[in-house]
Amino acid sequence: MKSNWTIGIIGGSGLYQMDALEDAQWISIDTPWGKPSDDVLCGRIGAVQVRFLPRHGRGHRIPPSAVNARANIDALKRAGCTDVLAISAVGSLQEELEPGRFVVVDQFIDRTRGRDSSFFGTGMVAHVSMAEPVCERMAGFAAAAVENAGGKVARGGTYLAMEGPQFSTRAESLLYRQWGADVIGMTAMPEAKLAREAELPYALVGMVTDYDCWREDAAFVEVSDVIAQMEANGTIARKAVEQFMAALPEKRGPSPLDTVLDHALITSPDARDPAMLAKLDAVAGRIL
Ligand SMILES: CSC[C@H]1O[C@H](OP(=O)(O)O)[C@H](O)[C@@H]1O
Ligand SMILES: Nc1ncnc2[nH]cnc12
Repeated sequence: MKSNWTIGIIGGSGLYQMDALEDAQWISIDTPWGKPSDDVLCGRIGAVQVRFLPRHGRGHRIPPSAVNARANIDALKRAGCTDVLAISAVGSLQEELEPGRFVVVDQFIDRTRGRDSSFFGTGMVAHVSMAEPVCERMAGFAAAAVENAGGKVARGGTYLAMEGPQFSTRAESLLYRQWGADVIGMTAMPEAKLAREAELPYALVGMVTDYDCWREDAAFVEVSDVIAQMEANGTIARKAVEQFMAALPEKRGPSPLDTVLDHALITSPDARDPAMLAKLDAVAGRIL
């Protein structure tokens, strides 16, 4: 039976390939926003169409500040994705979120700077809500899939997106804890904002790799810890992706996030810039 889900997977640090995909082919996709991080691996897992994009490119060529999130999200939309599951390595800002834990986040604090964080702008202005930044349905499927794969999951958590590429100072790490952040990373913003603008329901599974640097009694994070922990979690992560696809209901019912642009556009039709509209063909083609 054919499924009407097409799941985009954005793979973070340590996740540059997806062997579970059948009939898989790397496809180059051009976007009006420039080049995505890499070609998109298009295939299926069982009945579900899957589009996999390594966020930093194969070989981890692209640093967080240079990830072209607009091109990545546009490419996934162009590749027919209905929903996006993002996977990230994260540092823990809470004692009880130990390395090895999976956190299905439900909130973000955006501390990134200077990244292109909207598809819209002069000539076509839009304001989408980010009050609930994550798709509850996708997050629920993701949490269940990780549990079924044998992972220990925290359902909910606030992800602080920092600019990087340097890790935080201890003062920053302590401040973010005071703000109530649970995990820290460098890439989920503006990715989650752009997925919302592109009407792609989005969920993010963070794999805790370290305790950042707020603990006086523990070593501060190094890249080698992140990669070692990602490798240790690799089997669960791969199983979780397969479980996720297998557990999707056969038919995808509509999500309220499929139509957020119905309430978001403010520029009157006669004031819209045709060049801007042309660039929005994939992201907002449904209503423009
Ligand atoms: C390799 S350590 C820092 C690096 O890892 C995380 O990447 P991703 O979110 O793509 O898994 C973090 O955000 C940094 O980009
Ligand atoms: N401590 C940390 N800070 C920022 N990004 C990370 N990715 C993994 N661990 C991290």
